[in-house]
Amino acid sequence: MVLDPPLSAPIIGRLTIIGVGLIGSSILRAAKARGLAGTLVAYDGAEAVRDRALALGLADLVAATPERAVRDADIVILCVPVGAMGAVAAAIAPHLKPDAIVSDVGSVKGAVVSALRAHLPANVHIVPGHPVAGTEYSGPDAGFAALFKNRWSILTPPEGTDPAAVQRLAALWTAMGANVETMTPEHHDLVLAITSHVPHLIAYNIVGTAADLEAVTQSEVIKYSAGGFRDFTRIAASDPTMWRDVFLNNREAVIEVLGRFTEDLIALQRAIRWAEGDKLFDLFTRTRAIRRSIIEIGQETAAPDFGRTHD
Ligand SMILES: NC(=O)C1=CN([C@@H]2O[C@H](COP(=O)(O)OP(=O)(O)OC[C@H]3O[C@@H](n4cnc5c(N)ncnc54)[C@H](O)[C@@H]3O)[C@@H](O)[C@H]2O)C=CC1
Ligand SMILES: O=C(O)C(=O)Cc1ccc(O)cc1
Repeated sequence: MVLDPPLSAPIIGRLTIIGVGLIGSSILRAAKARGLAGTLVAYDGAEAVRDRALALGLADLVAATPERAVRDADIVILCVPVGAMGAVAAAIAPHLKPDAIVSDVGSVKGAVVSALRAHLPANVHIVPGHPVAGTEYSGPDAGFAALFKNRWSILTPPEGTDPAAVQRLAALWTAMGANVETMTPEHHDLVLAITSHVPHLIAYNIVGTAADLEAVTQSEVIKYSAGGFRDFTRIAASDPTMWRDVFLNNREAVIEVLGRFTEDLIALQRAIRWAEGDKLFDLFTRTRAIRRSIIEIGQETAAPDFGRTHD
């Protein structure tokens, strides 16, 4: 799958990306491929990542400081782990131009909205966002321009946000191939807890349990792991910093969903103990239908293969 050809004119003057990992570098690649910004600016807290961004030619300017990075920027997108959003907002706050749009890509929205509002001045537009697209890989080499193509990008503007600012950010995501939806941060965090956060926790848990068992079975768990377990190991290879921050910042929704998950798991345990085959069969039939409906609407893989050079 490839992106549409470049636009005839940029839709943004100066676009700044803070945090040049999987998501930040994918935005830079997509914006460059489609000619979306007059000037692309990048900054990362890690010197090695800044060097890599330069070597890969990801931006017109790789700034040495956050202050320099946001100077004159029309749109600034924070692409750092959720737990780092507040510190980055504090560092850039005094250097933003009036009416700049400040957004982010964090996987949690409520906590990020609070962190941004606590630090950013009233004369900028805060339009938080979350592209529901990614992979288990991290860093500037992991990104690719088509990552967002046919994926959802969720915007969670606080009440009273200038609709024109929301529209400008939505236009950027649309031009990168995404479908844009807006919702409240609270709704986002509950929906993502069930569709993304708890599934990741389950993967981390099952792989951890299997690793512990491996000591008993002397590597047979890994050796004979068929499809199901392999799929879990892909998810469980996701970045530890990022996912620690997700769980620490979406505790309420994750705990709510985990409560329901645990009740349902115990019901399954009972069905197995009492050999209630009909119960198992009915659930597995319902879940198969869900998978098939997901495939029909073209959302079958959380980690798209297109454009990927690794693996
Ligand atoms: N990985 C995924 O599949 C997805 C991740 N997200 C969200 O996107 C954000 C970034 O995730 P990735 O790109 O996967 O992470 P990544 O680990 O690939 O990149 C993050 C970058 O941020 C930099 N960074 C960390 N703290 C910083 C600071 N204080 N100042 C400046 N730079 C700093 C790191 O050096 C690193 O290069 C996270 O908030 C995550 O929740 C959203 C959708 C999908
Ligand atoms: O790799 C996968 O399967 C993912 O689920 C990627 C992903 C991770 C975090 C997000 O907030 C959105 C997408």
